[in-house]
Amino acid sequence: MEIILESNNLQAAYGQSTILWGVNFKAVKGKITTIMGRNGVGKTTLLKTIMGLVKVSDGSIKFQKEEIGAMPPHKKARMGISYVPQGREIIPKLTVYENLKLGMEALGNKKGKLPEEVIYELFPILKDFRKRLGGNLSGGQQQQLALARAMVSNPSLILLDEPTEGIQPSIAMEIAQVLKNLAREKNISVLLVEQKIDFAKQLTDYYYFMDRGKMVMEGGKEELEHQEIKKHLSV
Ligand SMILES: Nc1ncnc2c1ncn2[C@@H]1O[C@H](COP(=O)(O)OP(=O)(O)OP(=O)(O)O)[C@@H](O)[C@H]1O
Repeated sequence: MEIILESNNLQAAYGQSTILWGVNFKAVKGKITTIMGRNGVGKTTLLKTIMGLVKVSDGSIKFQKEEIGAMPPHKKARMGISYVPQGREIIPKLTVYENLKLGMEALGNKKGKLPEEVIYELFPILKDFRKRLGGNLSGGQQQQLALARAMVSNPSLILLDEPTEGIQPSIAMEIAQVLKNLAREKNISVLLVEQKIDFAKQLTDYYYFMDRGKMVMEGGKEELEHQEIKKHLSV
């Protein structure tokens, strides 16, 4: 079992307001690691801190055994980390193709060639909709586009924030299937932030439960249905 990402005593703050109070977790290569927890406990902040969008105030983050805590986002992107933010951040007035091209820019590689074949094999609908405006896609299609854009940089790790938000359950299940394929067939690791147990249990290999800026529980996917977790999420 190879650890691809690991944090130890990770702390981060917005100004004077500390949000991460010493986060410890490990993500295994080629597996889907899910971070669950209620609104406002710091899940999004954790992903942003890993990506370098929020500064580390203490502790460490290691990616493939290398300390990355102080690196800027574009450097992490080049190392193979990709981030799909909550709300997807599709540019509505750009076409699907142009939105995909933005994935190249995150790499600092505006002129590079888009790996279209790879992308369209994973997400066939995007091929048909190549010239359609991002803003005219459904929520589920936008989520596919956001994931596809993250794949443009050929990542080994994808940080994915609440992909099911505003998406109908049947489409969410299709996205779960795509993510499982990425992990099983392409050995891509996924760090998923998710609040919906029904979705999480479809694809999670190992979970962490976060509360007030720390991990408070962890375990295999069979434990996801624990009364304890259900209780925590429904409070
Ligand atoms: N830019 C910011 N400046 C100051 N405080 C912030 C900022 N962004 C988030 N916070 C605060 O940090 C805390 C953690 O937010 P975060 O978004 O990480 O939680 P979350 O667990 O991802 O919740 P959600 O599921 O609602 O996204 C919240 O109290 C939030 O109000």
